[in-house]
Amino acid sequence: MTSTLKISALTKRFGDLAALGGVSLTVAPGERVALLGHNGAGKSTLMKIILGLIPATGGEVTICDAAPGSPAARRAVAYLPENVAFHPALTGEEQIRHYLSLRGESPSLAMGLLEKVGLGQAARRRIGTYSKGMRQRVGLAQALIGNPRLLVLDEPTSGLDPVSRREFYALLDDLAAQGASILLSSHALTEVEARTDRILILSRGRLVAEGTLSDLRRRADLPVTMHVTARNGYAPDIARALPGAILVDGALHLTCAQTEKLETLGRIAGLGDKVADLEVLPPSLEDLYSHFSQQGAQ
Ligand SMILES: Nc1ncnc2c1ncn2[C@@H]1O[C@H](COP(=O)(O)OP(=O)(O)OP(=O)(O)O)[C@@H](O)[C@H]1O
Repeated sequence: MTSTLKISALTKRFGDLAALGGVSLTVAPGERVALLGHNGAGKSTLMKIILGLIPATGGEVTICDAAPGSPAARRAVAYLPENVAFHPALTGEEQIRHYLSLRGESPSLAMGLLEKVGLGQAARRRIGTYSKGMRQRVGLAQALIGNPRLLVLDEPTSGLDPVSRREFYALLDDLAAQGASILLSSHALTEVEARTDRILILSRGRLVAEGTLSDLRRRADLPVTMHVTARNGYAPDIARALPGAILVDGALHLTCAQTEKLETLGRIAGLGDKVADLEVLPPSLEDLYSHFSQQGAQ
């Protein structure tokens, strides 16, 4: 399968500052990729280069085999900024008709696009009356003009409530299922953990980790946490059997290395009826993110 986006040894300097230092990555058709990084890590710089808004200092970027900013790349890529701004006096339909005309497409496609993002009912209301989630959907409808192969989304769900976030990701899932590639930046790690296929972590302009959540877990080799709830009166027995466990809110908490996980589970299983419940908590994306970002900062 050919990649929608290919980046190799990309560098960008602003004077003395190396905003990107040798970034290489690919995004396949239908893949949903999250780009994570602290403020100033280089996420926006990377997106601007992909969009052809600023030139790279070195390295190579292609979107569907075309150079960023070329007519072919501009047709293939769409962008949704964090805070979309539309004319409040226009209706959703009028706004999208306007963008379609600017792109040389038929304005009659507007309703279809708005229906695709769940705004069919509200299409004839003024955007000034829309919620933030609805405005973000107008932004997505605008980004979908011309069936882009790559969607670049800069913190697309920031400021949205949990239900709107879930609905927004469901829309992205549908687009990815139809073959669109999605590259999105986010600081909301929990939602990214569940809704993307691959994670990229940028730290000070360098890609310090890349892979699926399970790849990153394997590579980071962070300890696993277990919470063991004892049946009435058995907490001391369990504490004796699990050295290092500490009592927190009625449950015994312990951590062990990945390599000791199965042996520890065996010891807990051996306690039989003394155990009322067990929770095994693998490292979260937040744990992995701080692990890799710290490594990158060293
Ligand atoms: N036009 C510019 N001139 C000089 N320095 C810049 C310019 N644009 C970005 N930088 C610097 O490049 C680095 C990367 O910035 P960038 O905006 O890409 O980070 P980011 O990861 O998008 O951060 P945030 O999460 O805050 O948006 C920062 O140190 C920033 O100050």
